[in-house]
Amino acid sequence: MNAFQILSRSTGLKSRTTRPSQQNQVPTSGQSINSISPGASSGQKRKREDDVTAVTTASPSTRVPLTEDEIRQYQKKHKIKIVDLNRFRSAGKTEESRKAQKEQSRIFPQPLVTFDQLSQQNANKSLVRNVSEQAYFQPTEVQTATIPLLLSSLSKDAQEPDLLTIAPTGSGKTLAFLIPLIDKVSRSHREQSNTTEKHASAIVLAPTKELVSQIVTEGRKLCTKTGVRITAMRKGMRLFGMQESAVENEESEGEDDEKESEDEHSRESATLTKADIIVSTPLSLVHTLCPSWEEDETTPPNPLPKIETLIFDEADVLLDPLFRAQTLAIWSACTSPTLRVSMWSATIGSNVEELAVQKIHDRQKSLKIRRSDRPPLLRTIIGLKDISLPTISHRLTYTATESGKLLGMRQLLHPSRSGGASSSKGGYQAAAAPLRPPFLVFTQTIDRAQSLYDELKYDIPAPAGGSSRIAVLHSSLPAHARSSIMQNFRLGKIWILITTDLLSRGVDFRGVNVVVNYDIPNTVAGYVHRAGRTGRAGREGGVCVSFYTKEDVQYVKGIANVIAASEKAQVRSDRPTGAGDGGGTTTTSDVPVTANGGLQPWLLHALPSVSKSTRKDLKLHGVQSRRAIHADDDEKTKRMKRKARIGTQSGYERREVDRKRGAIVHSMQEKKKEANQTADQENGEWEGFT
Ligand SMILES: Nc1ncnc2c1ncn2[C@@H]1O[C@H](COP(=O)(O)OP(=O)(O)OP(=O)(O)O)[C@@H](O)[C@H]1O
Repeated sequence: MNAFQILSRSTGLKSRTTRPSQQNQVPTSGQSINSISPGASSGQKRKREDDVTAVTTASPSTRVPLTEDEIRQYQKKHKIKIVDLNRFRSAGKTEESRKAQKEQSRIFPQPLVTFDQLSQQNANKSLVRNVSEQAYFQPTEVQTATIPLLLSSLSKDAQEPDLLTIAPTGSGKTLAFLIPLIDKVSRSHREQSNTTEKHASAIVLAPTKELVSQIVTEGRKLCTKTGVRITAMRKGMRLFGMQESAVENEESEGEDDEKESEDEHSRESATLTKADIIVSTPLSLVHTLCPSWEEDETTPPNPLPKIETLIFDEADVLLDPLFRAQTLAIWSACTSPTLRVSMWSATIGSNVEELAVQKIHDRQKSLKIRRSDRPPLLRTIIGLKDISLPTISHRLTYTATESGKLLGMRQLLHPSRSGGASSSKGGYQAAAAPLRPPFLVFTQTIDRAQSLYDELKYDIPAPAGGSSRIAVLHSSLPAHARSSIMQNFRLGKIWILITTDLLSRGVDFRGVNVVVNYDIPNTVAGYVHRAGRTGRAGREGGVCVSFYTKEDVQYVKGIANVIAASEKAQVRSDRPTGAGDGGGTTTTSDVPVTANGGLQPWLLHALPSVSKSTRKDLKLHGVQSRRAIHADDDEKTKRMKRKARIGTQSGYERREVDRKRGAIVHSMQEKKKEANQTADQENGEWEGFT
């Protein structure tokens, strides 16, 4: 595959198309045939599977539909499970009856084995060309499974379903929902060719501006010459109900939306968008639909009766209490009886699934949609739930204290200083290579991200670019600063990006080699998503390093379980042991690993289980000592929090620095005051020309 095409996908540069030689290799598979489905590439494929591969990779003109038995084999090979939730929900109470019911609820639709099948099925020609021009040749597992379910051109007889999809990080979910969406919108354009009215017909919700911007960028590339327009929701933008004179021109194909957010503030006037697909964070959209939202969250938002498709990217976050009220308000505003909803994430817990299913059913009842008219409700799971990608290596590093973490971080940045590259201490592979940037470093709070940045910004030597190579990104920064940092990290100008959970989900930085959990994540799902910023699209060699202190011991069992489960699912024979692993062994103590790099079982047993209430507290507030200091904290808590602050300076040194800084500010204020007084006096003496 042409490396330029791959590297330029997120940068807006034009690429030329060259076909890959190995057609039946799934893109998420890295160097192996299919790493998402462990065992699939072990070289011991059953004869039957060979037959399926032969059938499914035959040229488009010779391809015949697969029999149900062949689809079963195909789904098994690619670890795809599609279940009809309406049938499954009526399952009995006992474990056995649920299992039997689950099996009966499975469905076996034709998979989309190659993107060539799209043109055969009468999908929008420009869309098919755009997919190919972006050098997407072979669908990933999630695309194979879900595109045929959603693509209106493929399912003339079948009704488009409501869909929940759980697929690993970096497995191509964005394309999986954008392709059918763009095709659906272009189809409706064709059907309504005689109407002049233009209006938005689809909404994609995502939790952060960064993700919104990324989806729009990807969407614009796929929309080229299809007549479909996609845009990010902006301040002052209207979806319906304004005069046509205020219509905004959204036709800026190929333009990177990150740049667009720079002049977000200059576009204050209300404009009616002509875009078909609106991508937004819940808050931006809810503010437009319900201007008094901040004062009263119960005010019903303005209805959006023309929205036919609603997509939740990172659905579990959007339905989490943090965003839930806004998301549900938007969902309720979409009053079309033919609305279809799809939800996507690498982690959708059963509580979120319950909530989503309940909401879908309640809505159908309240709109009085007859049972016979209700669409199917499907759930697709790719691989195993709640595990990390097999292409990622994990390291849990015990640092005992906060200062141990800083030391550990510095040793990651400068592995040669400790001679760690060849060390085997603590269970590292002997002679393993040091970890190479780009690094994405996560902290618990904005303050801690900023402090870590202040501490490390002079750690990169000047000849290597100095402090320009390191940056901090969080939600307190203005939109233009955020997008320029994102751009520079993507372009490789920034090597170490320190951030909060703002970038833990959905954001696709192609080349991230190392994810560092400087502070442990608040949830297990958080770990899966943070780790998933590396090893994307089947890229091998990504490493996720997590530091933990004495205080964290009570929380890390969940993370250790994910690591153990991910390593179990790994196809070890396909992974060069120690690839990108090791480096920088330290005075910190690395969790013992087995000969092939896995977590020692005794550690799992030794770590204490995490109670439900502890889990809840951690999720809501993070580790206590790393929270911000509040005025009403007692002295002991304040002391504990001060002690946990990031920095090599002692309390005395910090106070000295604060005192000096205060003195400088005071003296500057004094000088300014004096200057003003002098000016006043001079003004007073000046009599002017008489
Ligand atoms: N069929 C494909 N062939 C090759 N690369 C692909 C294909 N589909 C998607 N990709 C690439 O895979 C990368 C990850 O895709 P995407 O961001 O959609 O993942 P995701 O599943 O949404 O991840 P996350 O759960 O982290 O949001 C992107 O760089 C994308 O360009």
